[in-house]
Amino acid sequence: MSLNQEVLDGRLLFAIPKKGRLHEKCLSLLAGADIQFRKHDRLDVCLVRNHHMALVFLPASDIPSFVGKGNVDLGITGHDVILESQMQDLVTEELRLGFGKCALQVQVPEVGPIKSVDDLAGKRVVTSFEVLSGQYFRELDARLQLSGDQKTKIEYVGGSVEAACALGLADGIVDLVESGDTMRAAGLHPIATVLETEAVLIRSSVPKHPHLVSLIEVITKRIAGVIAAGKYVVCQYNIRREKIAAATLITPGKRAPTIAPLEEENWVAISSMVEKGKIASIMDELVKIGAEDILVFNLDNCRV
Ligand SMILES: Nc1ncnc2c1ncn2[C@@H]1O[C@H](COP(=O)(O)OP(=O)(O)OP(=O)(O)O)[C@@H](O)[C@H]1O
Ligand SMILES: O=P(O)(O)OC[C@H]1O[C@H](OP(=O)(O)OP(=O)(O)O)[C@H](O)[C@@H]1O
Repeated sequence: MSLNQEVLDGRLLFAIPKKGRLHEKCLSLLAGADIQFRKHDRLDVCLVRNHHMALVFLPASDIPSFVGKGNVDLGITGHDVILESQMQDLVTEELRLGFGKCALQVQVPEVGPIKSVDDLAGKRVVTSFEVLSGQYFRELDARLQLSGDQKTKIEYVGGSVEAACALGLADGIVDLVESGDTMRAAGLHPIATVLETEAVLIRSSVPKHPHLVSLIEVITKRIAGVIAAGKYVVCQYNIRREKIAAATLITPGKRAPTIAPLEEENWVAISSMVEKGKIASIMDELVKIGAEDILVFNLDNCRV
């Protein structure tokens, strides 16, 4: 069947970054939420088999405006991209997704006369984020009372921003930094952070298709479940009954720990959800109060 408007009619449209840093993570998220599809190489739209839904693969930077204008109902993109495309009033950020984390930073050559943003003010800045950089340097120029030709000059480039200083195009740049490898390889260092960002699930603030609201909720809850499952582990251990109060303080769980008696008198088994990042120190604490047979399980999915 070829794709046309009739086939898509009435389906929930969900925009996914078609390439770049967010693409693979989004595919894992869709798999975790059991959203089944087969994408044809040449097509950026594909039908979802098990929901009345279609996926639309778009550049991350276009997704806020597609969602904001109601052409698609849901989308995943970076928080930075929403602000850069000035769509924050037209889209609602439903969920932070915990990946695509990085910072938009002002960077200058490590070796050189510019040591702070005040030194950079009034000079040439190259970036792919001209809106966010424009706002940032407008405020800086105003604070330093720079006017007319004295103001910072912002120039847009579509990529390879980090090369601009070495090429003599700029005195500083504004670009995304995650590990810092790209920045250091270009001989740059950060002097200010404009914005911290991560991937977010967004929907239109004014939904165009009211009949899809309940499906949007189902999909949002499923994705929230996959994200929560990635943040938590289940910790299970055996401990003497008189230590239950101390153990509950260490592993209080989401609502309360599950406590079951063991066949051995005065011993219980406790299981509890624990934040993944805290599990090592929690296990240390449990050992200190006499916990034994501590087991930790990853979660594939959950609803909390
Ligand atoms: N190094 C990074 N680490 C984490 N997240 C990042 C990184 N770079 C970009 N992102 C996030 O991913 C979004 C899309 O950036 P990316 O550069 O992957 O997209 P793109 O421009 O569509 O792809 P490409 O650069 O391949 O053309 C960014 O707006 C940001 O939210
Ligand atoms: O701090 P790091 O971990 O080095 O990441 C930062 C780099 O990642 C992004 O580019 P990406 O590699 O996605 O390619 P692009 O320049 O083509 O967008 C961003 O534009 C930086 O160049």
